[in-house]
Parts: sequence; C-alpha cells; structure tokens
Amino acid sequence: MPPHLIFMPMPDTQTASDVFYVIDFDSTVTRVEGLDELAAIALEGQPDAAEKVAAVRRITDQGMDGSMTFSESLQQRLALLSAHRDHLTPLVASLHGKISESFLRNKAFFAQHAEHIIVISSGFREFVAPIATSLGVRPENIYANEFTYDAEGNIVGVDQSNVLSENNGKVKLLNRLQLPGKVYVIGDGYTDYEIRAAGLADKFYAFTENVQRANVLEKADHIAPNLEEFLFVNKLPMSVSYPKHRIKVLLLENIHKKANEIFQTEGYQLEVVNGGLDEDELCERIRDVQILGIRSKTQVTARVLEHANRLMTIGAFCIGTNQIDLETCKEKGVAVFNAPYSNTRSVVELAISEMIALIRGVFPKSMAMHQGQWDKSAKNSNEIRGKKLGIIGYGNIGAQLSVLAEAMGMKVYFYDIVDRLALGNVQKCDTLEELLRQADVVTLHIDGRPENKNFFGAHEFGQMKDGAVFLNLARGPVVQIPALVEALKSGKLRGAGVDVFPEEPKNNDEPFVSELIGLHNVILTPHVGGSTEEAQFNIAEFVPGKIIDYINSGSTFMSVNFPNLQLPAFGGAHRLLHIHRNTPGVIANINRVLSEHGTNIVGQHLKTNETIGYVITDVDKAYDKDVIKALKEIPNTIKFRVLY
Ligand SMILES: NC(=O)c1ccc[n+]([C@@H]2O[C@H](COP(=O)([O-])OP(=O)(O)OC[C@H]3O[C@@H](n4cnc5c(N)ncnc54)[C@H](O)[C@@H]3O)[C@@H](O)[C@H]2O)c1
Ligand SMILES: O=C(O)[C@H](O)COP(=O)(O)O
Repeated sequence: MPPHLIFMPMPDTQTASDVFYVIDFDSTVTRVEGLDELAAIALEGQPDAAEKVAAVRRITDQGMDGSMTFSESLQQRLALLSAHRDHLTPLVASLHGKISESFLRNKAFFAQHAEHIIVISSGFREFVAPIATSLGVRPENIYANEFTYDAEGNIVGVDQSNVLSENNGKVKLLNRLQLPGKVYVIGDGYTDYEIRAAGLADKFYAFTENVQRANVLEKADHIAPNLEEFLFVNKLPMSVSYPKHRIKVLLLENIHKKANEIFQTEGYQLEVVNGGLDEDELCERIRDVQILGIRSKTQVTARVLEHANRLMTIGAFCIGTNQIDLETCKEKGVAVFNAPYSNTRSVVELAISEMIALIRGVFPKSMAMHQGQWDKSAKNSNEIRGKKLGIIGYGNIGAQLSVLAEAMGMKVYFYDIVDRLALGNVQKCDTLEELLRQADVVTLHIDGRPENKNFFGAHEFGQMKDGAVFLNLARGPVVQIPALVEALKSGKLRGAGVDVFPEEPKNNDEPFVSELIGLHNVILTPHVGGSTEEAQFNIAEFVPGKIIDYINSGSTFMSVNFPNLQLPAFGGAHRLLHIHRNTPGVIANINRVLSEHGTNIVGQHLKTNETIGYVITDVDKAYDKDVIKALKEIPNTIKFRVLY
C-alpha cells in the first residue's frame, strides 16, 4: 500500500468529533463534471466538438449512475478528449467559477473540520486539488486519479497504479484508509453510495444541488439539496441559522406564478393550491408551513392559526386583510404583509367603466341585442360629465378614483371616517347622508373591518337620490343584499355594479348564487376588481419582496400588524430578533442576558404597538446555545429567532 494511503489524523484543536466527512468532487464540490468541462475546452473549435462533448457527458452519466463500469467510462472519455496539459490551466480557472454555491457559503465548515474532511474523487488531481484546497481541504486529504502524458504533453491515459482508476476504486480506497471513526459520505453518484453499500460508511447523503439521479436517491440515507442540509442535520457550523430549502411556502388562490419564481429562486420549498381551502382543509395543510400566501378568500381564523405550528409570516396577495385574524397573528408572532397599492388602479378603472356603462344603459342594451332586439333610443342614457360622484371611503382607491373622475368632468364628493386630504376640487362631506342626498353615482371603497359589516342597508339606499347608480367594489358583507335588491326592483336605483358578495364561491368550479341574478341594469363581476394581469404581476413581486426581507433581515416595513422596523443587514454582526408581549422590562431582560454572557450589543432597535414589541439586536460576538436558550426563556417572549 502506498504510504500516502494510510490516514493519519492530525491533532485537532477545533473539534473532538470522530466523524469523517468523505466528499465527492464532480457535481458535488463543483456544479459540473471536470472531464465534461475539459472536453469542452480541449475540443473547442473542432468541427465535431459538439457531438464529442455530448458523448463525453453521456458516458459520464453512465459511469455515475452505475450503468457502465467506472474504469470503462473513464477509458472511453479519455479516448474522446484529445486533451493536452495546457488545457488544465483554463480548466481550473473555469472550475473556480463553478464551485457549488452552498460550498462557497460554508467555508467555515472546512476551516473548522479540516482535520476530518476528505475529498475522494474519481476525477483528476490536476483539477480537483486546486479547487478543493481553495475551500480549505488539506492537500493530504485529497484522493483523486492522475493523468498520464506523452512526451508532447498530450493526455493519454490514467495512472493505473492509482486504486481510484479501478472499478470500485472508492470502496477499495476507503478499505485501505481505515478511517478511525464514523464515516459520512456526501456525493451525487452511485460510486459514492457504493462506499456505504460496502459497509465502509455509516451514512450516505445524496447531494442534489447540481444533479439528481433516481437510483442514487433511492439508496440514500438522507437527501441533501445543498451543503446546509447536511450541516444542519449534523449540527455543524453553517453560514445561515436555518437552511432556506427547509422553509415551506404554501400559496393558495391562484397567486400569479411570478411569486412562485421568486420564492423558488430564494431556495424555499413551494406548495401551490389553485383554489382556496376551507377552514378544515387549511388547518390540515398549514401544520408545517412557515410562509402562507393567500388572496381575499381564504379565512385565516384563530383555529387555523392554532394549527400553524411553524408559521412565521402571511402574505395577503391583495389589499384587504380582513380575512385574516390579525390580532391572533400578533399574539402568535406572525407578521402579516399585503400589497396596498398594486391593484388600486385596476379597481379604479373597473369602477369608471361600470359607472359609464350603468348611466348609459349599455348593459341592458347589449343583453337585448344578444336576444335579437334593436332598441335605438336615448332614453335613460346619459353622460357622466357634470354628474355628481359620491365616494365612500377616501383611501388609496377612493382618492385615485376621484382624480380620474374629475378629469372626466364629474363633480366629486367623498365621505370618510378619518380626515383625508381632498385632492383637486373634490369636496369632503361631513356626514354620509350629505353625500347620499346629492350623488348621482355612489361608490363604496371602505375596507372590510368587522364594524363595516352591513354598513349599507335600506336606510342608506332610502337617502340616495331617485334614479342614482350604486357600486360596490369593496367588500361583500358591507352591503345588505336584500336592501339593494329592493332598491333596484322598486326603481329607486337606476342600476348597480357589484363585484363583491357576502357569499362568494370558493373556486371557479362552484356555482354563484345571489338574489341579484337576473335584475335589470345590474352588472355582476366575480370579484375581479383587482384581477388584471398588471395588478397580479405587481402583487406577486411586491409581497414576496416584503416577506423575504422579513425572513432575511427582520425588516417589518409595511407589515399590517407588526411594529414597523427596517434595518439594513449589518456585516460582521449577528442579528437577534425578539418578539414579545408589550409589557415593561422585556428589553431590560434581553440586555441583562446578553451582558451576563459577555455579549456586546452593536445596534439595537425596539418598536412596539399596543400588543407586541419587536426588538432587533445586532451583537458582535458569536453567540452560544446558552444565550439563545436564556433569551427564549425571558418572560413574555412570543418568538425568538437568530438571523446569522
Ligand atoms: N374588488 C376588488 O377586487 C378589490 C380590489 C382591491 C381592494 N378592494 C377593497 O377595497 C378596499 C379599499 O381599498 P383601499 O386601498 O382604498 O383601502 P384604504 O385603506 O386605503 O382606504 C379605505 C378607506 O375607507 C375608510 N373607511 C373605512 N370604514 C369606513 C366607513 N365606515 N365609512 C367611511 N369611510 C370608511 C378608511 O378610513 C379609509 O380611508 C379594500 O379594503 C378592499 O377591501 C377590493
Ligand atoms: O383586497 C383586494 O385586493 C381585493 O379584494 C382583491 O382580492 P383578490 O386578490 O382575492 O381578487
């Protein structure tokens, strides 16, 4: 046995671990296979390069999935390569740019466990060593094949005396190494699994960051989508406090696929449900979810939240958040975000189009035409120019609507329960009645807070002008439908546009049922005020952005239920996020714990609302488990998390 094959562990001051980490190289340490890359470099410019590179890749795969013996695959590839010693320098340069991302992120692991990290590769030392040592692997812990060359420097073969050039080379090598401890193998190929199959490893981790081979996955003790997963399950140091791929996102109600892309790019696990879920279904599905994405339909009740054991944040991919029990979310430390502006314009455009259609009688005329009736007449057809528009709820939608309506020559009035700046020549009404008595068109843009349930009924319709038009694009439960039906049937109202309903179907397969069906000059739309391509795309970009900021930096900027804190990431520090009930003494306790553990605070920000406090603390010293435990045990703590 060559002397370098006897493994001699050096005294290790960093760790007392007796585990040896055997790491494959190609498609594990690097995103690519070294020989495939060499083929591309060596054959560049040759007429049959593309076919030969493809052939090399095919043979590589056959060698890796076990369908061709390793030595056969190696010989065939070398024959196709026509490579020269001079190709190795560009190869190494190229591989430096193709190191697996999770390996690059976790150089600390290599530094701390250098003693016990061994790279065993069927690839070639000429390119394996420069890359592996750049991560911190010791040269003496790298085992790989070596090329043989002719007098001109052409690569002509493999050093046959190296055990790794043989079939089952990795197994034979491990047998010789006699590693004095447990052996965990990380790799993407069948030859890596064979070490475990031969009884020479205690665990085999199939590494899938770059490739997935079904026959390897099925043999694995554990599947590691990246190095963090391996480090996490083995409680080893890593660059993040929690691997991102373990963060599970559940998206409901046909959220635009842009959101899927963003969450996937961030590395989260994604589950998508096209329609909504009822309470029982959601209770079941939410158990291990950290991020929930919904639109206006899904009711996130206290009962649902009881089942949400791991929930960190909810994204309402819409404006309204009345469907979410925000108080319970606060008590449970769940931050809620929405998209307060992304569909505003879409609602405004629909409202404008409906008021024109209703005042002009477009809808009944069109219905008649579809039944073959030609009714050319100006009766009950008016312009909106000069008409009075009454906007109830002068928030983002109401205010934007007022600007467009004024531009079209309407006289605009608004009523709101809070003071709002009147834009342009818009007139504020002090009472709802004042608005209702004079408006030709009344449009609702209030939110769906519980107090607004049944807000508009017979009394309010009675105060409206005869022959006025009514719009509800806000929330279904705020209008009493029987009263609206009565106002329409009696002729009190000329027409109505209704986009939202007290009872809405859960998905497109369920029927729509309402007393409004079939009424004259009533435009019914299936809650599509915000459903335009533009709005849905914008929402799908906006909400994940807020959620990812919260997960990555702790920022709660624009959260609808959390105190808003926004801080840039602080290099060189560790960030501790503490959510607690808003009672005196919590911050003092946090600082006492940190001081008792000799931890220096480099930045601290606290914000509270009436229920909870949120404090972000940056500390400059690596924290230990005891500090974390002590911080979690502080009375009135709701949630505690460490960022990095
Ligand atoms: N149809 C749709 O698809 C669709 C799309 C987007 C928004 N919406 C609904 O529209 C609502 C308004 O959106 P926004 O972005 O303008 O919200 P916003 O919060 O900016 O404005 C709501 C305004 O209504 C006022 N208000 C609340 N209750 C009131 C009451 N009883 N009387 C008078 N004023 C009252 C508030 O003070 C606020 O100024 C949303 O909450 C949502 O429910 C529907
Ligand atoms: O609150 C909203 O933004 C609207 O009601 C739109 O909701 P949706 O996304 O469920 O259509």
